[in-house]
This record gives sequence, structure tokens and C-alpha cells, in this order.
Amino acid sequence: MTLLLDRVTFSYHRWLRPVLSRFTYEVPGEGLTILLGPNGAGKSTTMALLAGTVAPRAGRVLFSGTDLTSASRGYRRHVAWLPQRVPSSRQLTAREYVAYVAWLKGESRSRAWERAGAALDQVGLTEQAGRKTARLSGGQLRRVGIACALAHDARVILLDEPTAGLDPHQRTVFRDVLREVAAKTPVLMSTHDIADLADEADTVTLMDGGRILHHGGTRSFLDHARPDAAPARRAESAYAVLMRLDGSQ
Ligand SMILES: Nc1ncnc2c1ncn2[C@@H]1O[C@H](COP(=O)(O)OP(=O)(O)OP(=O)(O)O)[C@@H](O)[C@H]1O
Repeated sequence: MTLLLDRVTFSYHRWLRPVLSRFTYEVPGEGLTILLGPNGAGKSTTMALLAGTVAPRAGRVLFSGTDLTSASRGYRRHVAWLPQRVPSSRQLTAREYVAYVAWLKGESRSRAWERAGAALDQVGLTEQAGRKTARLSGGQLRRVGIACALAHDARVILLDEPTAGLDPHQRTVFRDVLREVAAKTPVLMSTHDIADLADEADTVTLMDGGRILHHGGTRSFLDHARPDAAPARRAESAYAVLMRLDGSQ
């Protein structure tokens, strides 16, 4: 699997300045990649382009060499996508919601139902499986969204801030799930939880202002930390140094 933004230019409106301009980025083909950057850096935009939910104004989005503009329907089955805001439904229970997404992604009805139960169990929501999603808390709804991303056999998983709004215990549960999932399927995940997740990641991408400031193995990212940074603060320090926030450059 290769997933690549090739010299992509994108703006939300024709008259607005592009968020990304001739932007090239390839999602690593294995393991967990975390996408870091300040608010407004372009992370969600990058992920939405990779998920095929928005189209570039120029350039190409290539999945294993095929341009998405000509193959979007088929492509969406291969990509699992957790958007930043998970819409709730008044009608559907958590299990129905996850099963519906799995069915849309090409699973048979019975398999989608089965997978939905297993995915909700993975994210610790079995007890809420029968509740309408509109009646869940923000963190629970986020976990329903994560379950949707896990409930079908995707070839790449894109998670936009999956840990936002999760309580500390659920973050730990999520980390365990993530480790298991990323061992089999490449995962690209945007996050502000650097300290929590840098240790788990194989690759770290840091972007700002629609540009990549760092892309490489986690160790090479952490090497940017100040030498006096405490071990538990190395990721935060590396981020500050690369973003030139620490006053040292
Ligand atoms: N729907 C929209 N309409 C117009 N501009 C938008 C829209 N969504 C995002 N933008 C702009 O695009 C730029 C990149 O936003 P994006 O959401 O991709 O950043 P981000 O790195 O995901 O930020 P955050 O960490 O806050 O989620 C920002 O300047 C933002 O204001």
C-alpha cells in the first residue's frame, strides 16, 4: 500500500489562500505515524485529502499508484477514517451505527453486525452498544468513531485526533488497541498528545503552516530534544525545538 499527496494544492474556497500549496506527503506503509502540529497547521486538511473526503484543486492523491479522483468509491472501502467531529444519530444505537459504517465499507450485513460488536468491545463500549448515539457523551461518541474505523478490513487507517476528549483510562485502553492495530495495518493519526504517544509511534511527522518541518523515525524526532530535557519531557522538548518555541534558536 502506498498513499501519497503529490504536489497538492488545496483551499477551502476559491478566493481563500491555499492551506496547502504544492504539498507532497507520503504516508508510511507500516506501523504508527503520528502527525503533529499547532492548531491550524493543516493536519485535518491533510487527512481529509488522504481520506478522499475533499478533493485537491491541483495535484494528485495516489493510492497504490491510482489517482483517487478516478477511483474514489473503491478507495473509500480501503481506508478507515475517523474525522475530527463524529456526527451522532438520533435513530441509531452505537452498534447499529458502527455496523452501518462497516456495511457501507463493504462488509455483509451479518459480518458488519458481528464486527461492530467486536469493535465496540475493543474500545470498551459494550455496555453502551444499545444506546442511541445522540445520548452518548462526547468521549463515548469519539470511541464509537474509533470503533467505526476498526470494524472493517481497511488497508490504511486515518485517525484525526482520536484521543481528544478521552479520559485517562480510555487513553490507556486506546493506546493498547492502537498498538495491536498498527502491527497489522498502517495508521496515520493526528494528535496533540505528544507526551502520551511519541513512545508508541514508529514515525513522527511535524507540520506547520501547510509545510512539513520534520518527517522521520521517532528516535530522530526525539534527538531534537534539548540535552537537559527530562526523559518524560523529551517529545515535548523536541516539538518545541523544531517549532522554535524554546527560545534556543
Ligand atoms: N471549513 C473551513 N473553511 C475555511 N477554512 C478552513 C476550514 N477548515 C480549516 N480551515 C483553515 O485551514 C487551515 C488548516 O486547518 P486544519 O483544520 O487543517 O488544521 P489542523 O492542523 O487540523 O488544526 P487543529 O489542530 O486545530 O485541528 C487553518 O487556517 C483553518 O483556519
